Amino acid sequence: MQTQEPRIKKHESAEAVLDFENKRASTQLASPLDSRLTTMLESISDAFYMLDLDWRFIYVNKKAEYFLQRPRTELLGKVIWEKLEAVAGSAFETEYRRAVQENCAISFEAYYPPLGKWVELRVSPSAEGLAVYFTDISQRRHREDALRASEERFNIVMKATADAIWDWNAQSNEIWWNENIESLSGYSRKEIGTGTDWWLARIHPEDRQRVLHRVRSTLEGGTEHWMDEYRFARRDGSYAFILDRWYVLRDSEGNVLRMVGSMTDLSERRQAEIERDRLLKEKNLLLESTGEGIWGIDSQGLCTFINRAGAQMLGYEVQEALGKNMHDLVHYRHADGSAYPVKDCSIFQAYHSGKGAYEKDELFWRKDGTSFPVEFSSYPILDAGRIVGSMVTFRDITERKAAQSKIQHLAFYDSLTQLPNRRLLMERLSHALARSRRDSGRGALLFIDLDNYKTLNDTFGHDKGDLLLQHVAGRLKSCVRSSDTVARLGGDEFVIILEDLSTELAEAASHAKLFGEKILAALKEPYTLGSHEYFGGASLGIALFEHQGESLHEVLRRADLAMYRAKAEGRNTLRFFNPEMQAALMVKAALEADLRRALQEEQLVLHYQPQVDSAGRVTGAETLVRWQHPERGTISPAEFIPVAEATGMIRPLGHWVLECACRRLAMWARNEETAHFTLAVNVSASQLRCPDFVKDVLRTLESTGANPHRLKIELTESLLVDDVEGTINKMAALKAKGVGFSLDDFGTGYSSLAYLKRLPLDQLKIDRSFVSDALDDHNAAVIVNAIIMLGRSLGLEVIAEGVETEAHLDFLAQNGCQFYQGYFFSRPLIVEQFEALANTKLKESICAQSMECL
Ligand SMILES: Nc1nc2c(ncn2[C@@H]2O[C@@H]3COP(=O)(O)O[C@H]4[C@@H](O)[C@H](n5cnc6c(=O)[nH]c(N)nc65)O[C@@H]4COP(=O)(O)O[C@H]3[C@H]2O)c(=O)[nH]1
Repeated sequence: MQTQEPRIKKHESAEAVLDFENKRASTQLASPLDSRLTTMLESISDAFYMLDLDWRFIYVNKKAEYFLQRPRTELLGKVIWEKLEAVAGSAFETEYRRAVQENCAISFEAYYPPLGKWVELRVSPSAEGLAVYFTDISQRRHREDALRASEERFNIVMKATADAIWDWNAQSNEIWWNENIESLSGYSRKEIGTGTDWWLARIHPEDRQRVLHRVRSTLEGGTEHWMDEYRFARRDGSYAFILDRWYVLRDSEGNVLRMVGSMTDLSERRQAEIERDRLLKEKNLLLESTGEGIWGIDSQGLCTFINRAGAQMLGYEVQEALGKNMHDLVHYRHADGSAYPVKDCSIFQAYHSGKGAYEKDELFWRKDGTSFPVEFSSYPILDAGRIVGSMVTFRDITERKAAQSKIQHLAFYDSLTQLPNRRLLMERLSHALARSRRDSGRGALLFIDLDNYKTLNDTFGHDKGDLLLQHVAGRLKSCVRSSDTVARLGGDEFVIILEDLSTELAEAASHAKLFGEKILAALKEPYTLGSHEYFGGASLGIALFEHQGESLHEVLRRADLAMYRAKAEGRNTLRFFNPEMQAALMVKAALEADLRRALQEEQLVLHYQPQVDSAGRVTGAETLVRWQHPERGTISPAEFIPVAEATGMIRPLGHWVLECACRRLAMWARNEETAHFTLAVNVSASQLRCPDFVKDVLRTLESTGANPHRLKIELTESLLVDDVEGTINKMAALKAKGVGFSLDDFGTGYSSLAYLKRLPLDQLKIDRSFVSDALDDHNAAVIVNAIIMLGRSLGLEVIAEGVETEAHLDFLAQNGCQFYQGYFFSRPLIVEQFEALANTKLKESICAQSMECL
């Protein structure tokens, strides 16, 4: 760097300056005496001039002419300040004047602008004036500036770099370190010293030999540059990852003078690399270990990665898929074969909208052209906020779909016959009704119930029963069009929906009838059930769609009603629903509503029908409920009990009856004349099925104080069909407390003797149909006799109901029957009448004569 400021050195001794004082050279320069001096001054490499005391040039040598860029002729005799403007007023003038004032030689360096050079001046005052020597020192100054600049640069680099710089001197075998080695290693430079051992000892043992080998081969091999990475121990015991780059300096003969290097701490970068490698490994592990397919696409839709599972599912090798347009490869077609344009593809949309997309059921196409259902999600891939592609994860849902359709099948189809079940039937019926209303086309609902199915089940077992249902399902399906629905409602009930029979009612009815007859004929054909040949039949009810806004439940109920009519009117026949049935239906519905009110408003009363023994004594009564309807008068239980059973009202009703009976027993117990009376209470199947039945009976007995031994529960045989074990358990629990049981309507059901033996019964009750027929029908007489014998052999009482005449009584008595009930003795009575009758009548009354003959 150049400076305009002179650098001044004072020469107290004048040896370095020619002694002009002594020689008075200035005055004599022009004289020939000093020609030798002049010659010398002319030949020296320094520029020289002399000034007199008035600052006029008195001598100028050749070199000075060049420097001052003036011929001496122009200068001699002229005042320096006037001739050399660059000198006047400058540092030169200042120093010249000072030298003269202080009378001492001064040496200084100054920049001389006209020449653009640095000069070193030595000025020496004398009595005659001032001698001035000056030399061009520009080159030296430049070298010095360059060196200074280089040093500054070096210092700056040293400061700027985080690297630890080292310089090994081959001669002294010493290392110089810059200060960064302290932060890199954690050691102070004092601790580090200048030896090479410290550095070598810090290199990780696993890296040390390799590094040494490299260093040696660099030194010996003549290469100048080398680099290596190694682990370098820090003071705290951890290792820094170092990149060491070194440079070898040699002399002209190739001998190593020194080696300079820089150690860059790569720890953070290496740590980041290690972390990145770890993440990469984890990512790969994740991609490869998952069962899901995963692929990524770039902004062109080209595959940038795909995991093995994904490629496998699609039937490709990973390499095959990479770089391919994934939509074109696997997502190009819909299930129906039509093209799937990429613009509709949600993966493509996810890329464009930047939002994730999810499809729960689409198709991907394999390499071999087959397809499979998939569920997939697509997410945009962002790079610095910019969408650069999207990632797709997908899974094959073939199995899930199969399971779903299986569940659906189970939910909507009957597992035994594979026919639609009630739920699907209702759905189809609702659609059929809507269609029929819309198109004015008439359809029909056929309700089919197999005849004697329970008998078959009881006789041949449930497996044969199931087989029959499967045969029936097959026959029904073979009779209908594919557009018609055949469903199994449950048990032995089947339903068929016939659509589009005709727009005309009469024609639709005629078609339905023909169709119904065809069904009945098909079902009448013999069945082969294992080794048995079975002849069955069915009752069939038909309800036409009336277009009067009827609900599906109503249509179903109508067909059901018609089927019951068919069953009642001879079985193996068909009946259409008609308005009378409708009226009956409405009466039933009204009854249902009324019965609810009857329970609340205490319109029910209990009647008592006496039961007598063979001696004509009243032993007790059967309680029979009556409904005193405010408008319709007394309604028979035969009419409202089925309604109560169908609607669940039988439970509160049954409880009411039981409580009345128990209260009556408790009252009778207080009177000697009535204390021995028993009361038989009818209990229906749905009452007994109630889990709280036993608890309810016991609680009622306890709350009323009735003697359990005086209570007799009448069950019907049909009750046993459903749940024999459950019934037996409940009976046993009550029996243990003393409650008695009578089996009602015996002979009409299908009880097997095996069950009968296991039931904790006290009494069999001969159904009144046998009693009334016994006198005219030999079979009925045989049955009555058999029941009495059976009862005896099982140790049970036998009571006959429906004893209407003396002849009945005679017949029963002759066959050994012990107890009776019937109009012959008394109709069911209100309690006061019963009590009056029980106390008086049977001792001397109408049956007295009859009794005589017993
Ligand atoms: N033809 C004829 N009939 C006779 C004769 N003696 C009695 N009866 C009638 O036969 C039925 C006998 O009752 P059931 O078989 O238990 O049949 C009963 C019973 O199953 C049911 N029932 C009556 N009360 C109740 C009750 O409180 N609870 C339950 N669950 N059912 C009841 O209603 C059915 C009908 O009861 P009811 O109409 O009272 O009809 C009674 C009775 O009035 C006779 O000599 N000739």
